[in-house]
Amino acid sequence: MLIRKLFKFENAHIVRGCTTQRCSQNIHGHSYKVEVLLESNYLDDGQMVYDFGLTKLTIKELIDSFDHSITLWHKDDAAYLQAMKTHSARWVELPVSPSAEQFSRVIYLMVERILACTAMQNGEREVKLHSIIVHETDTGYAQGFKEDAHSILMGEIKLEEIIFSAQVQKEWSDPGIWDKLLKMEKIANPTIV
Ligand SMILES: Nc1nc2c(c(=O)[nH]1)N=C([C@H](O)[C@H](O)COP(=O)(O)OP(=O)(O)OP(=O)(O)O)CN2
Repeated sequence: MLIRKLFKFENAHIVRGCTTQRCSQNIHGHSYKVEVLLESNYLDDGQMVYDFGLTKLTIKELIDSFDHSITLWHKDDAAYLQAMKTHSARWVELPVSPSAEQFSRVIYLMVERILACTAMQNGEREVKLHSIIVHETDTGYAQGFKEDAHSILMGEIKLEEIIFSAQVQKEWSDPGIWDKLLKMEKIANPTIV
């Protein structure tokens, strides 16, 4: 069975090299909608695949890193990167350009890591990430699956290369959460939310 939880964020970017000039030459923003699709053949003690309330902890918080921030590609012009980091407190730097496609791959890898590190407490079994859908506009979205997130053909994405600004990290309920996830430390789900 599949379940789906929707998250939203407002984010700015430039996508270099794309055909659409407005997109490749101008900082612009989108009201992103991100669908996290989880699947399992089992139900937990509450007869759910995975309680929606649990998705509003680390998964929501890390996706919210992109809210009211600018997403930067680490291969962009050095002066542009420096200017953005100087004048905007909330930014996220990625090893890939922030197209909808790459957002879906990046967020897939982030959520996959969170699930891998989560100690389940309510009988959840084999909860897997099915896909991530990133709606960049009302009319266009990208859907990334496991094979896309890990695709060598599309370029390997290493979680270690995703950098969150100090302000983004400070606003997490646990400012050390990303380091813990990178080290594969276990995060216990609460028994009540
Ligand atoms: N495959 C992709 N194509 C485009 C992406 C993308 O991430 N993946 N991104 C852009 C731009 O960011 C652009 O802002 C969005 O493009 P578009 O859908 O054309 O936006 P509009 O608001 O003009 O679309 P409407 O058709 O008016 O709804 C470009 N392409």
